[in-house]
Amino acid sequence: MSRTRIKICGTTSIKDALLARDAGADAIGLIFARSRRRVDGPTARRISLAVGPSLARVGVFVVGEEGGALDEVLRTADVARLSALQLHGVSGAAGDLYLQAALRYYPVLQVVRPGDELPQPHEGLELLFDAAQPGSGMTLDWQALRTRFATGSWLAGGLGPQNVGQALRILPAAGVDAVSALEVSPGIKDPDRVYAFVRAVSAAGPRNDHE
Ligand SMILES: O=C(O)c1ccccc1N[C@@H]1O[C@H](COP(=O)(O)O)[C@@H](O)[C@H]1O
Repeated sequence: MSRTRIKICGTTSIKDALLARDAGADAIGLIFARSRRRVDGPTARRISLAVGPSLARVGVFVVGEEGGALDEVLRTADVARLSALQLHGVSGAAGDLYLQAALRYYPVLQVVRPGDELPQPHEGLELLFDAAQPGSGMTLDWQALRTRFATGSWLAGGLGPQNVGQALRILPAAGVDAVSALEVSPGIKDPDRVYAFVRAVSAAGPRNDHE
């Protein structure tokens, strides 16, 4: 039995990073892609250094967008003192080469949208199932995902305190990731919702990896 990991994404300030850590999250997401929650490298670095060693810092990038070329991603990751990369838009043979190169430097959460082909397994790679428009609060069809939800995968897409328990009863996610349901406005967290989200994940209990 394992505890479900929690990532609070779209963190833009030290205050919200400490909030996520103190509420009991395992990771924060720092978005470098085009977004209302975007942070720059120096800001992300200040956040990473402020939270201490026990909270993971996941950098969110969209491959194929400005700033998504591998050399730029690695430069940003170094400046921002990231512990892992979250990669959107990795697909096809070129995507697999990109992924293998990225995995030489950082563990990767590869984003899979409904309808995407499942990537080959690689050491250091975990999958994150998300909606077609990341950060939009759209939920996935959890029942429809059951047959392709690989063990060890993460779940995102419109998760919040009100529905994460139900999602975890349907899908044995290794981790859950949320943004828009935890905010007062884009990039600004609502402490009550962050704490309620962590409580709801804990209340769902540990998952059985052998189901
Ligand atoms: O949140 C964004 O603005 C964003 C922009 C570009 C790529 C990813 C983004 N966020 C990701 O969206 C999902 C969940 O979002 P939500 O809870 O449905 O609002 C999560 O993986 C974020 O990392």
